[in-house]
Amino acid sequence: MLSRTVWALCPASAIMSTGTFVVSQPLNYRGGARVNPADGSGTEKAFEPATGRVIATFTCSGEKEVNLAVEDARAAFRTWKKKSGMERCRVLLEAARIIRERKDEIAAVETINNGKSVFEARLDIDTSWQCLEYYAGLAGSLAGEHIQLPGGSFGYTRREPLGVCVGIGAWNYPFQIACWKSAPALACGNAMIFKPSPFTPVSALLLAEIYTQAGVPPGLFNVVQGGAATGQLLCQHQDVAKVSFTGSVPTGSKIMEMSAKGIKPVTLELGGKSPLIIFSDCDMPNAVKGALMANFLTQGEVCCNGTRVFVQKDILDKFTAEVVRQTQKIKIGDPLLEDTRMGPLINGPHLERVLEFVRLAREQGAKVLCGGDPYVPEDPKLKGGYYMTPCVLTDCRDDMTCVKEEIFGPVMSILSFDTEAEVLERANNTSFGLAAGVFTRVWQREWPSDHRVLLPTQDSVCGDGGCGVCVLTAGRPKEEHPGTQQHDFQMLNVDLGAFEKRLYFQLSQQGAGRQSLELPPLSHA
Ligand SMILES: NC(=O)c1ccc[n+]([C@@H]2O[C@H](COP(=O)([O-])OP(=O)(O)OC[C@H]3O[C@@H](n4cnc5c(N)ncnc54)[C@H](O)[C@@H]3O)[C@@H](O)[C@H]2O)c1
Ligand SMILES: O=CCc1c[nH]cn1
Repeated sequence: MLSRTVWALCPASAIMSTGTFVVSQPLNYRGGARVNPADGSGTEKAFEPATGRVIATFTCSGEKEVNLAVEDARAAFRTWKKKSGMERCRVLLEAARIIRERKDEIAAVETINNGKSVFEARLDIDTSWQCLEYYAGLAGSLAGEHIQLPGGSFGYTRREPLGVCVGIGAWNYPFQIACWKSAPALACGNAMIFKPSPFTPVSALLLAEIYTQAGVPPGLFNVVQGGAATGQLLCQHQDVAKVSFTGSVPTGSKIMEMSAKGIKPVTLELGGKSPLIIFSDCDMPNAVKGALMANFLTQGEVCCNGTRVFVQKDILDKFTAEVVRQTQKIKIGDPLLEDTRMGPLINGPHLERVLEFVRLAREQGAKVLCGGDPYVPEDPKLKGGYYMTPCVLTDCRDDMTCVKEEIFGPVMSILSFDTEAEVLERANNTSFGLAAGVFTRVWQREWPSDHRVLLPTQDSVCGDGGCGVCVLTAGRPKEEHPGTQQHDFQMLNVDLGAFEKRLYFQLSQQGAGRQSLELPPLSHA
């Protein structure tokens, strides 16, 4: 098998296989080309989690490099802001088209650097080009308002771009996060400097190259590499107009503090400990599938996972037994293989942290029904990878660490409840609210309106916005939707220049909504 050093030369993910990919080109992107940073504060290594192999060594950008990236972005902004929305739309649509065309290749790179299975990475790439198409569609219709004033006078508003925006990403959805941040920024006429997580520095470069190929001016989308120190330089830069951040709550709080000093607006996509409520009137196979997805996709490294699984008592045993049966059948292994459903965690220290949560849960009285152990696949080339078996915990209480803290790994905590009022109270009792899911025949419920709402408990948002509130809303009469059983609420924010918080509620029904992604079952049960 060939070693892939310059992935852009050949479009084939077919020749990418686990254990071969290395990156030798520079990982910074400035002025429309890959560059070595002008200065640096130490080096970092990026790994292939499936094998533990180093795939890239790079320099963390210092002040000089950050300044150059901002200068280039400012220059490009001067050109880009003059374009009409329709012109910006055209470029974004072209970028979306290229992403769609190169989907398999981008997905393979994402899998190699992140560890998630390739079938999931492809879905991430789909949501990436869809995001570009969505904001491209909005670009042409961004308009101001006309306000009639007394005496025949009038006022009007214009929508103006902010300037150079900074995007700082987490490692769990590297390419998708870069798209979700840059698409609205660019659609509104801004420039962006994106800093990926140092764990996943690679795929943002593909996006940068694609934007250039699609026709954005050189310097409009730049990539700088590094960790906290580089991120701080970006947030504190006086010519940066806005910061959009995805990551943990503690870092988000620091970003907000730094940005406040420069009176910069921020958007924060943070962590969560979301409830998933399974009522006894649910469609059981659907609810089990939902619980597996809400805990084990991307090895459980998903911000809006439903990790507190509240199950109504009369179905607790049956539900739990089926969840455990299917969890034990999840195929763990080489994430580039088509039938793998769970790959390695992002790195060694994170694996240790997740395993420690399981140990602590046991100590605090939870019962480990399956998983929670390190896993070594049979394939010799995977021996150095960061694998664990997906874990189901039961006998959990609300005060346990595993129920209160974000584990960010494949660990499901099952809790039981009796009544609806009780479960809503307990589900809402967290400072880590981000999303929520409910399985019930909701149309058949006569819920008083004050029981319908799961409230957000922090201003943490998901998808550059959303995920903060979940409303059980029964909008349509039951007879229109016979057999509707799953209601899965997800939020996205329509995040434009002003980045105000607007919530998007998605009602999924059987055969619709999220299921239209055509996810194969996570478990091979
Ligand atoms: N809400 C969402 O949509 C969403 C999506 C993905 C991940 N997340 C959350 O992200 C977390 C996992 O990601 P992570 O471990 O990469 O988070 P993190 O907070 O450690 O790092 C996120 C990014 O911030 C940078 N950074 C770290 N310290 C910084 C500082 N002082 N100043 C500026 N930048 C700094 C990092 O280099 C990285 O690029 C989880 O809590 C997860 O829930 C949320
Ligand atoms: O990880 C949380 C959800 C998400 C995915 N991409 C951006 N946010």
